[in-house]
Amino acid sequence: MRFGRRRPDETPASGVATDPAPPPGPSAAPGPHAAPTPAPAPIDDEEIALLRASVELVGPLAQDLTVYFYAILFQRHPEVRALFPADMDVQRDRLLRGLLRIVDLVDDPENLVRFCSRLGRDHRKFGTLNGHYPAVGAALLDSLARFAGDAWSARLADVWSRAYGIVSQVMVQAAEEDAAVGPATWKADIVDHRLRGPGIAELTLRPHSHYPFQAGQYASVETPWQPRAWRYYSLANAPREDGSLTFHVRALQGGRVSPALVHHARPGDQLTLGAAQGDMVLSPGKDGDLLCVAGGTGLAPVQALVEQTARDGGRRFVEVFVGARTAGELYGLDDMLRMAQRNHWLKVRGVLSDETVPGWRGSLPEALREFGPFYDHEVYLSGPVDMVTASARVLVRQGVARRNIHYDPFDVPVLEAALLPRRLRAEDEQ
Ligand SMILES: NC(=O)C1=CN([C@@H]2O[C@H](COP(=O)(O)OP(=O)(O)OC[C@H]3O[C@@H](n4cnc5c(N)ncnc54)[C@H](O)[C@@H]3O)[C@@H](O)[C@H]2O)C=CC1
Repeated sequence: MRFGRRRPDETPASGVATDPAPPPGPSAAPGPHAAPTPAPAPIDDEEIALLRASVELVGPLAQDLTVYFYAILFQRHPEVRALFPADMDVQRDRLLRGLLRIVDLVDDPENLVRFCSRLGRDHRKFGTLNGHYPAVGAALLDSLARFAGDAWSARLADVWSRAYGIVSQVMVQAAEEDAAVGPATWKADIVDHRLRGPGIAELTLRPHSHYPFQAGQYASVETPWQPRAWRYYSLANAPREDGSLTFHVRALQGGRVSPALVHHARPGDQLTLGAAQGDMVLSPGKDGDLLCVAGGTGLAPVQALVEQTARDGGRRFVEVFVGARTAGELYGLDDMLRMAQRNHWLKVRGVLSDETVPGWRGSLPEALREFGPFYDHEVYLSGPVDMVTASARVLVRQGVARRNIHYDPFDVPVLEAALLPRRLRAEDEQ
């Protein structure tokens, strides 16, 4: 089934499903504009091709396009500005990344609806109102029109308008459903803060109320030092009885949030969390061997998955590769090795890419090549996007099925977010 094309008995591809919409929650408060209109007409294959072609056309101008988009949005609706951080760089990048991902998934309705639903739920933390969606849609179309130049046409405007309508309906519905069952944000106090390596800190938080998540997921975090500048960090633990949460943070050079968390945050400081999300979770009902590949602070979700496996009784064999550039950055490996000594189901290897230590030298993809094949494993990849891409490629070549490779499009550069899934699909088909 193509996005938007449906038989009469199917759930609408827009995700505006057979269930009646829940009553509007607080997020449905009247905004500057009317709420989104009823289901837009579906989009056919030819129109999907048009959408993609227009994205390729404006792609080289993407940075300017997003600057323009936010400029006209804030000019037309100054009240919306207060929802965004002072520094818009990361936010601009996120809009682009989201758009590219949507266009990438446009012929994959199941994943598109899942992605947009998640986006809608995630937007609750910003205080997004239903009435903001038409304002954003109008600014987006005007920006695309401006940068597409002569290639822009009434037909293209209509296709984009319907595509945006479908996407925003899915987002609004997901946000409303989520509002019916839980808060948009959680306050949490830092109760422990320790340095684990050069510029790497481990923070433990105690949320004021129950924070639901699964091992392997990530949370968005807002600090008091950079209001409304949300960043994603993986949880480094499986759910605990006392409800505490651990995060690993590396202070990024030139960053605004991570250096504050590593160098300034102290026990007693309060952070705000958005809902947990992410697909790097253990699949229920499966009991095959696991392969976890962690690069740098990508160790966090892997540590959580290993903890969860232990809690489930250690019934699955787990092979972990932990990579860092230097031995000093290989934080957390000792704990993992100690755990492996106590548990026969766990095997751990360290890999150093930029330092020569006999037996440890190499990159993570090289190590997978050397110690593989892992074709019957359930695989979890976490770390820098190039590492994730290269590792996935090695594993696909070894015969690992695409569906068994789990990763999150986490903090990845704009184009990678759009290319990675297609690239992997292409590998799969070879
Ligand atoms: N759920 C997830 O996927 C998570 C992802 N991350 C991401 O992981 C990254 C961690 O950053 P750092 O700690 O600074 O890592 P880093 O840059 O120090 O690298 C860590 C490891 O990845 C390898 N690596 C880096 N670039 C590579 C490439 N092009 N090809 C193959 N291997 C490569 C390095 O050799 C090293 O083994 C961040 O981008 C962060 O956003 C972090 C936590 C969770």
